[in-house]
Amino acid sequence: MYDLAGSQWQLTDPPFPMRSWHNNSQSVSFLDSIVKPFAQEAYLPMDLKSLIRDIPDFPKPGIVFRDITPLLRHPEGLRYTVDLLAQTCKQAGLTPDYVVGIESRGFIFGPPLAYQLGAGFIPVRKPGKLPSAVHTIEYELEYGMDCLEVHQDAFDSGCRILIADDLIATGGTAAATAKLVQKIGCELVGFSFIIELRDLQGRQKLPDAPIVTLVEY
Ligand SMILES: O=P(O)(O)OC[C@H]1O[C@H](OP(=O)(O)OP(=O)(O)O)[C@H](O)[C@@H]1O
Ligand SMILES: Nc1ncnc2[nH]cnc12
Repeated sequence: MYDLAGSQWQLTDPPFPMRSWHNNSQSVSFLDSIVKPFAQEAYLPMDLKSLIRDIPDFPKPGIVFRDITPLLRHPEGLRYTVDLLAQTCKQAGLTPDYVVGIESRGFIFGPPLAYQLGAGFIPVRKPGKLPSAVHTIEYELEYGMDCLEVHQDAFDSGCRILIADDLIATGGTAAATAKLVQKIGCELVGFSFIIELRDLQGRQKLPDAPIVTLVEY
């Protein structure tokens, strides 16, 4: 039994999928349990992979696109995903001041994750979208090059940052964001992704910090 943020929580059956947090030097799999307030019905375990659609050859031949839109339109799937992410971050001891979310799919899960962790949210955006002075980050994608921006005055000195995105592929996007966060002098407490594409070994590009993931391919 846990007492999280002042409310009572109860352990129930292990869920699908295998969630974990680990960094490059250690790997810890949790006793996979879902916690719920006593007052509410316990979750049924959910197979999140069944809500992620594979689209072959998108956006380029040879890429299998992992499409999360079926998961997003599924009320229980969406709630389960956000709750499981937040719960796993809490169990991993991740207590950020800010969740940094990467445009565009990092804007979907970043804010509800920040809300549940009692943190603020900082958007990292595609070029030309932010109105004030920005830092610019260049990075490599699984299928091309891209560039991101963040407001220069978004970070307080020494603040604790959790980087959140829907998916890690080559790791270029998250690694570039991490570099920027560390260069500014913030403390990187970890990373959070729904999906990890293991074959692309993106985590090898990331600095040594806990990595929360829910689904692996
Ligand atoms: O690990 P990487 O190889 O860097 O790839 C992961 C990134 O790719 C996707 O975003 P994308 O750039 O396709 O933009 P979108 O979220 O706007 O679709 C995904 O949401 C991650 O941000
Ligand atoms: N294979 C993939 N599916 C969905 N989003 C991605 N971003 C980078 N690679 C991706």
